[in-house]
Amino acid sequence: MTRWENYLKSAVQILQQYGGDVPLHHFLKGFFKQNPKMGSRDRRWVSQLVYDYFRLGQWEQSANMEERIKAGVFLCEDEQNDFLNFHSPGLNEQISLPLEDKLPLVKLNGNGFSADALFPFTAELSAGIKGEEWAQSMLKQPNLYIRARPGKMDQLLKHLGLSDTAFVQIGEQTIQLPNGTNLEKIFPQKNWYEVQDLSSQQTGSLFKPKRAENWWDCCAASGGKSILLKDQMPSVNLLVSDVRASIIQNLKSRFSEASVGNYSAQVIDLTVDNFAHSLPRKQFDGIILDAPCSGSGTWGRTPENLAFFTAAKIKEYTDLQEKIAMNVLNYVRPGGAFIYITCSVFKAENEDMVEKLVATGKLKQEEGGLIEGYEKGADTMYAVRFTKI
Ligand SMILES: C[S@@+](CC[C@H](N)C(=O)[O-])C[C@H]1O[C@@H](n2cnc3c(N)ncnc32)[C@H](O)[C@@H]1O
Repeated sequence: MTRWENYLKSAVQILQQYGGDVPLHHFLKGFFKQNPKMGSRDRRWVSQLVYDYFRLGQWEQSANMEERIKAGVFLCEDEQNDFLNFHSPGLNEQISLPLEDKLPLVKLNGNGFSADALFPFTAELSAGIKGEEWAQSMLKQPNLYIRARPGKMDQLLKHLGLSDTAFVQIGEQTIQLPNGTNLEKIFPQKNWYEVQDLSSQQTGSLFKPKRAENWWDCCAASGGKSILLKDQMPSVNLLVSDVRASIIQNLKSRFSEASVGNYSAQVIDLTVDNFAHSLPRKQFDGIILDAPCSGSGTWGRTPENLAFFTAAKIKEYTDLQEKIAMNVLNYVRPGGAFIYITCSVFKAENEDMVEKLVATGKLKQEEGGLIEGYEKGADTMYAVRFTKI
């Protein structure tokens, strides 16, 4: 069997075993551990085949897996490659055509490509998201973005100049890089930058912290938004919390690597009645709620989640978001800031939730809204700043 037949066979084996219950990159790690004979090139190829398969979303999921993998490679890659040359030389020759010319060339189960088939949730999208463009953006892996830590942009640019990496500087703090760039090889110091998506960086424009204020990042995960806040105003007294103890451990290591101090961390489930008993204060100048959500705005990075998604799941997220938001907004002082963020493209998690928050009569909507990343190779997010009445 040739290398290219082996790759196809391994990808099919993975797709047959994978049930969407763990992130795909974790599953692949485990698979390759059990198959130690596969070298790094083999692993890269097989991973790419599996990701390209999932980038087709829900379009003809019942089609023959091998055919669907080849269709994925054809539509998602834009350079001729030996895999497609072996399995489908005719398509390989046309792989560099613009996407609109490639789309009519593939059929699965006898059916042509349609954006609605790839993403059958267009009716649920937030206002301003163009359904067809959004669906087609799934076919392309987003870029890698880093945020320069305060005062470090010049050093980053100097080291990028010494490498042969193609990059784009965006504004004063952002650098766009090709996905898969080995950052540790380019930059001698990890604390010069944070890996953070462009749209996620843009949510920071809503924070506007003042000196020595008390802030709470209540769904902090490993602290991406918290470090953004601290870089804007290091004197902020910060409380970080999350329901997962393991992620708070990750946050602590990340903060120490990034030399972020003056904070306290807690494990708190914001859905339970007495969640506030351990809070160091009952009034904060600002609360960031980067809510648990469908993550649909980041599916370009995790296309497996689109493949396994059902519209019924949106309600599970909105119930959780509503419960958490209604609980925590009581802890913003009058005149203080409440920042609601999702990485979702669904109206129910975005505009509808904002409407519910305003309807409490406790918050005034100030600014923010959709952060459209999908046309730039970035995530799509939603972020709104409110003032407590
Ligand atoms: C979108 S992530 C936060 C990302 C983070 N702010 C960042 O910038 O990296 C949402 C977080 O909410 C947490 N979460 C989910 N349910 C929760 C609950 N009931 N109470 C507190 N946190 C919860 C999840 O564990 C997850 O880490």
